[in-house]
Amino acid sequence: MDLNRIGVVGTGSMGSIVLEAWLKANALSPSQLIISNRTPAKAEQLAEKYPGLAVARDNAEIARSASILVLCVKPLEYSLMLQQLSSALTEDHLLITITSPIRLEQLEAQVPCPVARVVPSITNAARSGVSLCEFGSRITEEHRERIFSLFSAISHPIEVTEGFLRVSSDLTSCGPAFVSYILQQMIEDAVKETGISHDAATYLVSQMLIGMGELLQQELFTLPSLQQRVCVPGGITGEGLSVLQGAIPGVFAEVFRRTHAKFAEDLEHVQSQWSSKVPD
Ligand SMILES: NC(=O)C1=CN([C@@H]2O[C@H](COP(=O)(O)OP(=O)(O)OC[C@H]3O[C@@H](n4cnc5c(N)ncnc54)[C@H](OP(=O)(O)O)[C@@H]3O)[C@@H](O)[C@H]2O)C=CC1
Ligand SMILES: O=C(O)[C@@H]1CCC=N1
Repeated sequence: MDLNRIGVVGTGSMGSIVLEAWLKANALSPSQLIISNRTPAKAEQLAEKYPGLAVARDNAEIARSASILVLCVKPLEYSLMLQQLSSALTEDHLLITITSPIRLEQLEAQVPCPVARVVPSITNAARSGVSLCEFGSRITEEHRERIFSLFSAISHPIEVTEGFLRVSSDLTSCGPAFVSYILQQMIEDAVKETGISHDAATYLVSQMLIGMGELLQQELFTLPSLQQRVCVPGGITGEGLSVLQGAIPGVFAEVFRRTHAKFAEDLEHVQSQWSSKVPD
């Protein structure tokens, strides 16, 4: 087993984002990585794009070849994946799950090695945004440092406690989908109300968003101070803002109730799938 090699299990949407972000950041070279995917063609396409990137024949091989395994499969796919990894897992491995509806103690009970969670965000594709870290009971200071170092190449890693993991992930990982939906509605309504072209409105809104990101990045404004500064007393913005003040409060409370309910449902499905497993 190569202690410096990282295995990415599952090269779907998020697995490939994390992998490609590391490669583009030159944080890891292709030869430091090995990948596996249920449908091998998807992994092979990535290997063609990045010469030197190895594709494991199966999950036992990836576990034999890499000491750190980043698990990028969906919650109900864990059970089978863990069975496939199990013959080659040792206490010297480090498993990093990127999904939230699997409890770390639950995972620890299935494997001989330390486990951690790092929930990435699509923003990590641009080496920005945060990743949310949670550490299992077997994690040492050395593991923490390794995990922080790996994920700081593509994000700002932040440690969160289990109780706040879900809401943090709603804000950072689901957030880009929520915000882009709202901005899309802004564009659609601008087109409908005024006849501006979709492309022009999209360009204007995208540039506005990038500019806002810069304002926050450079700490020139906070979200409230920005509203205050744009909203000239007796001016035009206030008229528009009052419509939003009537419509938006409470919407996100419902969003979070729904995401938390879905999370609880996913946890239960995983729990019942794992507990119905026939013992060896
Ligand atoms: N999308 C996002 O923005 C974020 C997602 N996440 C989490 O990431 C996880 C994965 O999501 P996402 O990438 O969108 O899902 P995808 O379905 O796109 O990717 C999952 C991948 O895992 C592969 N796979 C399934 N079982 C195995 C197995 N036993 N061995 C190897 N590979 C396997 C699948 O292969 P196949 O090609 O056959 O389908 C697929 O490519 C989810 O739990 C999600 O919560 C976390 C943060 C952000
Ligand atoms: O939609 C999902 O389930 C995942 C979790 C965080 C972002 N996407």
